[in-house]
Amino acid sequence: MAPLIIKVCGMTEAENIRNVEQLDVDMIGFIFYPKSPRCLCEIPAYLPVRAKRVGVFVNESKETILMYADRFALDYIQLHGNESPGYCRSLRSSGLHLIKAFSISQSKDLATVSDYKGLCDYYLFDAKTSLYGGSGNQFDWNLLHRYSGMTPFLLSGGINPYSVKAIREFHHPKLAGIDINSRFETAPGNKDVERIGKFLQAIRTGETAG
Ligand SMILES: O=C(O)c1ccccc1NCC(=O)[C@H](O)[C@H](O)COP(=O)(O)O
Repeated sequence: MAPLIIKVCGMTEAENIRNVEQLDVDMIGFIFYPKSPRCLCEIPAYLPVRAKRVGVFVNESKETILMYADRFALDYIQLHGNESPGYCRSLRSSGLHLIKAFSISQSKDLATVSDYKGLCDYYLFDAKTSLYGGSGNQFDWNLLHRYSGMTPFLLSGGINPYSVKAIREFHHPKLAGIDINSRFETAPGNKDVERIGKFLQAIRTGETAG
């Protein structure tokens, strides 16, 4: 199995960020959506140095995204709302790297994905929820077998410590990585480092501890 990109999303606290980064994760996500319980209110005293910084936005203005991208030195902008292909093109022309999230509950939810061809570095397929993200809900990953685009994607939505077998058994030519969030929290925005460590060990080796 090729190594998967590991993205841990919705982090808020400096020591927690430092400890999660030390698990050798690839991306750490910061939520800049005021209605999220994981919204980053202030700049933490520590920001990832090695892991890529991902800023998550929901239907936010270009001006605000550019401001956060600069202030946090964001490597990727994750668009988690109803952002159009034209809007993605505009952000991309400003030099930003994009991850576009799609909410999936049935196969027709994949219909618009091809409109974003060539505009994003990654797609992220998440469970459909009125909260936009961070619901802890899973969708039927088999629906993704209908995705035949070229853009690599991150698998997301309700991934939890018991998802190891399903992830290792899920194969798709464009699966690039996984995104974990609320199912690994002690409180919104605070991740359980030990739980993530054990999960990653199992994902990477196929062996569960103990
Ligand atoms: O996490 C949030 O609170 C959130 C709120 C609004 C938009 C996006 C949000 N999270 C983005 C993510 O990439 C999450 O990791 C993704 O939705 C999966 O979350 P979960 O189902 O909790 O694993």
